[in-house]
Amino acid sequence: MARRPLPRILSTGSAQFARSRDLARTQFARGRELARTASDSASDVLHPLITITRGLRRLAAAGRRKWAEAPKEKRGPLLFMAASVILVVALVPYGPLLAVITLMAAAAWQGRDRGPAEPDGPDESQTERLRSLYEALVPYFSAAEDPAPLYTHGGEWEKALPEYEFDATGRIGRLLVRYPAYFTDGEAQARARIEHLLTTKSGRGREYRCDWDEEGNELTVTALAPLPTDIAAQRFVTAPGETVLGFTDPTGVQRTLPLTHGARQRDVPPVVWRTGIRSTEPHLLVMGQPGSGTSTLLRSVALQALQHGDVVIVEGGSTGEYACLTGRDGVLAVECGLAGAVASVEWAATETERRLIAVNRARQAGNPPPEDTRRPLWVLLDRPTVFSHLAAADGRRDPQALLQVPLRHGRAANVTVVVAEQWDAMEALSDAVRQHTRARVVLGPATADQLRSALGAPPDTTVVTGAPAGRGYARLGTGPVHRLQVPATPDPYDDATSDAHRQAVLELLPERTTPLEAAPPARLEKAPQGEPEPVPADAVVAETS
Ligand SMILES: Nc1ncnc2c1ncn2[C@@H]1O[C@H](COP(=O)(O)OP(=O)(O)OP(=O)(O)O)[C@@H](O)[C@H]1O
Repeated sequence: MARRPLPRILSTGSAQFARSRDLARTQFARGRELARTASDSASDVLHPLITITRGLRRLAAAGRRKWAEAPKEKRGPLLFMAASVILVVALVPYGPLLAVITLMAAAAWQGRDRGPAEPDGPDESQTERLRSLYEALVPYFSAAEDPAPLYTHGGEWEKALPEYEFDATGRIGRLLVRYPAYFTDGEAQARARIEHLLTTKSGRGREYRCDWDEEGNELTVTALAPLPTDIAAQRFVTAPGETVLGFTDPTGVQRTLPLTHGARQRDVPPVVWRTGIRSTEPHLLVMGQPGSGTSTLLRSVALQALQHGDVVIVEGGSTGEYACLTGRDGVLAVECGLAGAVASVEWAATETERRLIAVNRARQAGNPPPEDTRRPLWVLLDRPTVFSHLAAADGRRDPQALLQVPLRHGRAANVTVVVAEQWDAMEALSDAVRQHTRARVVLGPATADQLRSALGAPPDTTVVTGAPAGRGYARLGTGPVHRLQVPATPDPYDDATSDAHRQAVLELLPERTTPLEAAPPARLEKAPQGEPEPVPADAVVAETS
């Protein structure tokens, strides 16, 4: 169909309108510029007047204060003395003129700006610190053949360290380091040496971010504020399908979450993990050494998952850290024994297949996915490799092998797998677990190699020793590595848990709907019994990661 031209009046009218709008915008900008210039000039001209007025106000206030403080019996003589002075001034030749000049001078003196003078440059101890840092860098940033070295012993540190900030404790907060172009800043080892030297000299016990600008031959070292460790478990303001793994630096993410902290509210930047059909990292692997907080993170994830979904928990550590969840609404099983663990994971695999088949049939019939495939199902496994060893010894099926189906097809079936494991058992994790858990968290102390192997990339911050429990790093797929602090979500049945934290967790637990005596696997009934039907080919294609 041919397009009809716009009516002439409309096309010309809109062009005129656009022109006049541009003109108005230009005039407005020019007007604003003029106003700014005028106000700058006016404040320059009026500055003495403003100072004198301020001084007169201060003098008047001081006079009023003196008058108010003076005892009543002294006020009469004071008034008499003031009147005599005025009379003498009035009678003396040029007296009034001299009095006005004196008053103005006093007002100008009183009205001057009294802000603390900014110190110009570093003080003595700061200079000493910067000079010693410079001296320490000389062997790394100098070469015998350099005709005009930037770094020489006793050289000009001001040129090499042009920008610096000190914090309230007198330690370096931020430092810009210039280095010669021949320094091998592309080599990880050379960089690591400089980073180690700078961070130890700037103060141990803090974390630093090192930004290398290879083009400009500059390195910026920034001391990072510690992440908040006092955030307790609570209902986070998130959308369905979003799970808060913990909290990070404001520079790392573009979002903040309003949190209740005691009686106060504060906004903190979170690391949010998205699960479900559109997720590119549908499953999570958490690594750490014993006591680093991996079970705490799984408990935090379970409490968030229970808001919209069902949860199956398999605990290899057999420490009973998830007992508080047993029998709660939405908790389908909490298993600590091998038989129960195998039964639960087997059920999860069958349920995944059932969902896939149902979704596929509905799609082929042109219908939306059935209601009973939409509720998210979470399979949380704390130290599953323990069961792998037991299963091998007992001649049973390895729960990790059964996990393959939920891991491979879980995204399309709304099934999410979370695995927590300790470093010494990393090799015992199955290939499927390693391949399909593209969201990663590392908690507690870890070597550079461990961090690289778990996260796929090193963090761009220095690693600090003695970090608090629940501190670590998170990486979602191929995204950046974030520093992470997991919210305190302790076991409420642990005697060592503080009352405030225990109460916070208890408030998040769903109602207990199943008596504790009921055998948990009896709740796993949704999946049909017997051999599952084969998974249709196009349901498998739905998995892209
Ligand atoms: N994010 C956190 N905030 C505050 N305390 C934490 C945090 N994470 C863990 N903790 C504390 O650290 C201790 C160990 O935590 P957790 O049991 O979760 O570690 P784990 O890695 O599972 O170790 P294990 O497997 O040996 O139990 C607990 O006392 C717990 O309260």
